[in-house]
Amino acid sequence: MTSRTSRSTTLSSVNRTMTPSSVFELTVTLGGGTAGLTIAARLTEDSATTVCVLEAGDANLNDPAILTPATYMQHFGDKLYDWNHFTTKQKFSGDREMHWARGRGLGGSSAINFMVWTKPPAEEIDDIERLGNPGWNWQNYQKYAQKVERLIEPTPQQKEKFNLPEYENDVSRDGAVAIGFPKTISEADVLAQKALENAGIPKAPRPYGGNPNGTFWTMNTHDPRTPSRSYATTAYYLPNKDRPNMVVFVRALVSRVLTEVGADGNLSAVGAEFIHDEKIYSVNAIKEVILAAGAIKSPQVLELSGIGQRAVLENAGIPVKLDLPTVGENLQEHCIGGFSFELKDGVDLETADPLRQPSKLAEAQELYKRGEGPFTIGMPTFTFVPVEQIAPQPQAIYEKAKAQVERVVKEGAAPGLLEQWKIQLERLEPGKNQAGPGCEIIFFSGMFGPIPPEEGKKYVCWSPGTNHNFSRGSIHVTSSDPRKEPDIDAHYFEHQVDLDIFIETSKFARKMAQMPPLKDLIAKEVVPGPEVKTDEQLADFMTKVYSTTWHTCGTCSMLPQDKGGVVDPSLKVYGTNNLRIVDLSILPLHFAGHTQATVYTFAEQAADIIKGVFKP
Ligand SMILES: Cc1cc2nc3c(=O)[nH]c(=O)nc-3n(C[C@H](O)[C@H](O)[C@H](O)COP(=O)(O)OP(=O)(O)OC[C@H]3O[C@@H](n4cnc5c(N)ncnc54)[C@H](O)[C@@H]3O)c2cc1C
Repeated sequence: MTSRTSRSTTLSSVNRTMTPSSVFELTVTLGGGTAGLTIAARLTEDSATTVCVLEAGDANLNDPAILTPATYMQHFGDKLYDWNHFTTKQKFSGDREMHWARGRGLGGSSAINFMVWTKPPAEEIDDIERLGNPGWNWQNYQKYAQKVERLIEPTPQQKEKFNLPEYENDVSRDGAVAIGFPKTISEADVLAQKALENAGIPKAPRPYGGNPNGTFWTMNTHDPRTPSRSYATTAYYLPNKDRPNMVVFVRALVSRVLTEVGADGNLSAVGAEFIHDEKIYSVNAIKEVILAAGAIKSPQVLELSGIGQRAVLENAGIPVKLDLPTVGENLQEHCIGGFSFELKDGVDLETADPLRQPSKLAEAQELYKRGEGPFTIGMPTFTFVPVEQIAPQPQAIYEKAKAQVERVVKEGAAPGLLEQWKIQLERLEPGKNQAGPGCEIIFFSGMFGPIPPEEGKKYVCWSPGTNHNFSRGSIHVTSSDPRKEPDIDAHYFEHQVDLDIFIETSKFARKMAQMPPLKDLIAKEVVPGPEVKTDEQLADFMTKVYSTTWHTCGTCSMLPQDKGGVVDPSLKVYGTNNLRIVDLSILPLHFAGHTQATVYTFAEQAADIIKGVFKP
């Protein structure tokens, strides 16, 4: 390790103190987040492999702001926890610049996420293999999920009261991340699930076994007995922190991967450069470098390293080492909105509203010390349905999507996009068995949205979400300065059909408030309110208030190179010998589901690939 500005500096890692003369024989993992810590923990199981993790944020160990469940959105804008990204002006959403939170610090986004545990439909993971990635299929997904999931059994009282299902064969008890049903499931969620049933939504047959189509009691990433968050730091770092072959540096902002041209003409990664306390350091990698900075920052670090689209690099004043035009492209998003309803006075349902009312917060904190109260209410009611289940004219939506794809392809779509869109059209086509459950309805017992709840009132919220959007965005650097944010352009609703599907999902979510038995407890809709009536008004409302679901993927897609790929199925960046990417950026086509389970699972599979023990 060398410090360019001060050779006498001693740099303390979280678990070791290293001097500038320390020598590593190692693999370097750039980013100590969800995937980064998973990889580091698995690779260092072999004592002959030394791994150095470089994380830009702080360690934030034993931090109640992270460990306490139900701290939804409280980290947003705080640089200790959140990168606080903003998109560029979104042309099809009234030029909104949208806030994109991302975990900064050990554990990455798993430290600040909403702890929802869902797994995608089996066919949608198999689609990744269909796109040209042997071994990336549902069978392996479930195999590696076994190493991730550690189910904490619900209590017999919980099972009886809520008729909680058994997931005997689909969820493991032996993995690293504690998952379980929330300690407190509000009676509001019980009523919401009945309302969904009354609206004709089936129970999902195997929500954790490849068929989440329908509604189901959803687990969260926490130990409900304590109750406290389980995330990459507690699951993968802390149990292994004393391994002499794992070194973790925090406040280490990676500025670039160091490369040399190998004898075969490919680039070889030989280390990484990072900034710590305003000083520039570099660390050598003898085996390989693994980029795990997440879907926003991994393409940025690649471009800062001279790997990316020539024009982008030249505009930013970065010398081109490898012209790889697809870096930062194929960005895909999930969108979410929210309808909030005030409950009638005197309705005695537990909601999370006190957490947003300053006068009630101290009381909630006291209750939490006893393992009770609103901090222990989780998010257990999720529903995934295909468009045809909720839209009155699904065929018209399908035809419109098809026509749109044909038009864009004729005009010249990026290589490989047609293959992705064909799969998306299959998922959308009505009457087909494989109809993908791309529309999501989330129930939340509490006000969930921009306006604070009124003191003393209680609320529930129905949120629509879309998971199979056709629009594609990009992330690119505009400067060679690693401290400058890249341009994030999601191209939200560039494909009109994305908005059409969102509107239909919204109408369905809103209608849920009229379903018994929950309906009888609702006083009125407060967001957006009854004045928003027509489709046009609804579209106007949704484009003003919708949010990212923080599931951005695809910016370093795993695909054949001529189909838009940045990494191959062994996760190596094309044109390099030993630079891999392991994080959500590699997911080439989005699915119906939240993403953390997939990031952990993919990282487990990646670890076996890197160890050389993976069998497709
Ligand atoms: C607010 C929020 C709520 C969410 N809710 C849920 C949910 O309820 N359920 C669910 O399944 N998913 C949820 N997600 C998504 C899920 O958490 C992420 O998809 C997943 O954690 C991403 O893992 P990753 O390894 O790709 O990136 P991350 O976990 O974000 O890790 C990237 C790491 O790299 C570090 N880094 C970045 N740049 C650099 C650099 N230049 N140098 C050094 N380090 C760097 C970051 O600080 C971070 O620690 C949520 C995400 C957010 C942000």
